[in-house]
Amino acid sequence: MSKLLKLGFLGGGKMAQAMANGFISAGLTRGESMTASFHPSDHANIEAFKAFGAKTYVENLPVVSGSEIIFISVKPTVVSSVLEAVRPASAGKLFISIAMGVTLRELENSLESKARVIRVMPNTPALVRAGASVYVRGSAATDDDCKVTQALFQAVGTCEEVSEAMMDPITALSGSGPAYVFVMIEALADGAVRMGLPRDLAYRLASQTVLGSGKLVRETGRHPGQLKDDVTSPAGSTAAGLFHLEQNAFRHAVSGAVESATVRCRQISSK
Ligand SMILES: NC(=O)C1=CN([C@@H]2O[C@H](COP(=O)(O)OP(=O)(O)OC[C@H]3O[C@@H](n4cnc5c(N)ncnc54)[C@H](OP(=O)(O)O)[C@@H]3O)[C@@H](O)[C@H]2O)C=CC1
Ligand SMILES: O=C(O)[C@@H]1CCC=N1
Repeated sequence: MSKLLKLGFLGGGKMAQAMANGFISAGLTRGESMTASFHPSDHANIEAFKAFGAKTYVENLPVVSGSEIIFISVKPTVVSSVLEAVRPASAGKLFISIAMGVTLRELENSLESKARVIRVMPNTPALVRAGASVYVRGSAATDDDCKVTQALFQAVGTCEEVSEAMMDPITALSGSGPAYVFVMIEALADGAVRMGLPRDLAYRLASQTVLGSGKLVRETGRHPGQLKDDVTSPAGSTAAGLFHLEQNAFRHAVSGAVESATVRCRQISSK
């Protein structure tokens, strides 16, 4: 993409800031080309966007009027009312919704007919350009809209097109996944501190171990079970650690987290 994109954020919370920061560090836009809307009392988030150099508003309409691409980054429960209020300014714009469980049909019904809409599920590691995102095209989205979406999210990590039926389990896996991994990193470090390591060293080693293991799976293409076996010496320490995880139903807990989060997304999608 050669020119700086004019990006608007309806709602400038945690995920909007992660994307904005990532897009700026990737050189796709500058803070000055971005706008975002907030509730008037949302001082911390307003200051965070101002620190990027972005223009901030306490109304949604100016964000839509002043942008080519508008991110719908409010909570799912307020998406419809926010879109209905900006509908008069929505012609000719591309809307990218990141809202969990809000379907393309609901998004398109809330905007003017023939609105160009794309649904994305990003995750917070986009902040450091290591995100995992997917997108689904709406009925009036063009190939160029998909290309720009792909380019934006590829600049802050990975991005692939999927079908809408996959969005809820994807939200549960990669959208929510960073939270599960942060709990794992915290628990690894807690264990190491209990065994005598200093806290800062424990966090450095735990986070690098997660980063490196993910990289090994992606870059070798080898089965995670094979990579696990490569670490596990007969009668060694890893086998003892793994046995403890199995006794405590670790796999069941992690896989059940993805199931529970999917069920929650489906409740929102079908409400
Ligand atoms: N956090 C994450 O990891 C991910 C989040 N998402 C999706 O991103 C969206 C935002 O989530 P997240 O960033 O975590 O949430 P936040 O609560 O941090 O951000 C939402 C922001 O929108 C503001 N807001 C609410 N109503 C309006 C309105 N009418 N006009 C303008 N701003 C408004 C909120 O203000 P106030 O607090 O005052 O209501 C808040 O600052 C959700 O739909 C979520 O499903 C998707 C992927 C990952
Ligand atoms: O917890 C949530 O609802 C959102 C969706 C994915 C990550 N956070």
